[in-house]
Amino acid sequence: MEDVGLREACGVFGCVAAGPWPTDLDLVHVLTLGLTGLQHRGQESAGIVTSFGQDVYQMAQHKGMGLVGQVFKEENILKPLEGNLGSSEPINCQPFVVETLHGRIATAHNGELVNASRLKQKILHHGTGLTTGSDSELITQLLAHPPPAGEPNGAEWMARIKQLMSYTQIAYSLLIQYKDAIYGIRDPYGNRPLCVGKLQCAIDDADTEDNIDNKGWVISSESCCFQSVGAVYYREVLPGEIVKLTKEGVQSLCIVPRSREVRSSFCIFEYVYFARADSIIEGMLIYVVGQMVYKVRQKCGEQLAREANVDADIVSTVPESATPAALGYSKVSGVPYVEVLCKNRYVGRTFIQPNKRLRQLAVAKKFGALTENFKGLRIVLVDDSIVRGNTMGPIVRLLKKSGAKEVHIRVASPPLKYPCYMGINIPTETELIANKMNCDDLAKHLGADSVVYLTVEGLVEAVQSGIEDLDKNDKGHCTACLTGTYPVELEW
Ligand SMILES: O=P(O)(O)OC[C@H]1O[C@H](OP(=O)(O)OP(=O)(O)O)[C@H](O)[C@@H]1O
Ligand SMILES: NC(=O)CC[C@H](N)C(=O)O
Ligand code: SF4
Ligand SMILES: [Mg+2]
Repeated sequence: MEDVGLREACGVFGCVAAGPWPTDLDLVHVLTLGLTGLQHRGQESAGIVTSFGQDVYQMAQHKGMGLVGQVFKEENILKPLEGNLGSSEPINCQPFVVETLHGRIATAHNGELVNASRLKQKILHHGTGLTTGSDSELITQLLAHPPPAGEPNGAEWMARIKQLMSYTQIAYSLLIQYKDAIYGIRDPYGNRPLCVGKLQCAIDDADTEDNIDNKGWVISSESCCFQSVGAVYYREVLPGEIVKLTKEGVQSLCIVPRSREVRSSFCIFEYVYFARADSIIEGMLIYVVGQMVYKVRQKCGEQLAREANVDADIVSTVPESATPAALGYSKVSGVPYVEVLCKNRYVGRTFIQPNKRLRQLAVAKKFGALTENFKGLRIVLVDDSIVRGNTMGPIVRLLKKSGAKEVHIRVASPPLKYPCYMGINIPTETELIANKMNCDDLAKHLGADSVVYLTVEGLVEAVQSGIEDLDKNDKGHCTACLTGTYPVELEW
């Protein structure tokens, strides 16, 4: 049995309408568009919870298996999900809705808690039963615990959230919906992304930042969906920060420090593969815009050409995440960029498919050869990563069968050797192909003429060179799947 207990990574998206309530904003469509913009983070299932924000017990929800467009068809999204605010997530069983002492809360969580088993024991000893195997249910149950100092004046969500954060420090980007507000929380290590956007009046106005007619606020794992919902980038939620979104605006409630005196550790694999290329991440200070994922991928390709150039006629990509890296490689090496593969637009990402058979089938139906572009030529083929090796084998066979003279694989990230416990589906050590063979053996195994990976230093440089004041802001990156050095001590 493969992948038991493993999940694809996922994303969170929330929205609060500004102005008078009931709102004239089409909230449900903002939420579904937001989810569609995060579809690349998870393709299995999706859920939305909405409310009118007045009654602490009133919440509507719909969840289902499939792509966002399949789960939220017009007939089931319209009436029942109307509201003034809502949270959503492209993953099964989320958002979780539970009743607390003060009414209902809904939670949506991206990430995995590294101390989930200990927390589970804590909750079970407390006498609370659990209904799923998800660590996100643990978060929801811990939020239902009153804070140590009690709540003489009613619900103290900040104290409850701080209590949760004292129990678990990594990895979560979390949305909590309660009454008329959405709280957004990023773990103190800043391992998973989270940012806030400002909804503009109409889609046409979305790129004019000075438009003051604010329709509301959105909070999302990635900024790539802002444009499609008619929002502009506002700011990143900082590591450890708790923000509160209401119709009045976005408030920063506090920043919870890390348990150890170390730098933050944002997932470097978000840059390599996971995030969409048009997302902006790691803004340094509040209101200062960060760097675009595309640019970083391009720099990885440039660095790869400096580190591992080889004589060739053309350089190409394994579409689509690797394309900016291939262009970067071409720019530095001077070797022309030519497409060799045609990607079937109806096949999604294969790495985040739930099991091996589906992943392999997806690869087989995903690519066709643009034969005339490469017949008799020596190709440098760039991919952003090789994880299990499912993608590369069939592609090299296809290219060689279709007339490629040589295929040199250049990988725009270092070999993945260690599992991820923070929310990305990077499997057990034995499934990772870099643990089974070195570059020469891998080239032979794939039928390629050579394989070279980017170095860890090269990747870190490509990522960090675009971040201002890295040292001043204690910014760092998790590279655990590449180096085996995890941001915190793992406990099970
Ligand atoms: O070695 P593997 O186990 O096959 O995994 C690595 C491949 O999976 C990803 O592509 P994916 O098809 O998921 O998405 P993309 O279309 O965004 O590149 C990644 O970009 C690599 O191509
Ligand atoms: N990788 C993820 O973000 C998954 C979300 C969450 N940990 C769950 O298991 O439901
Ligand atoms: S182990 Fe790798 S995939 Fe997991 S959080 Fe760290 S960098 Fe990201
Ligand atoms: Mg790919």
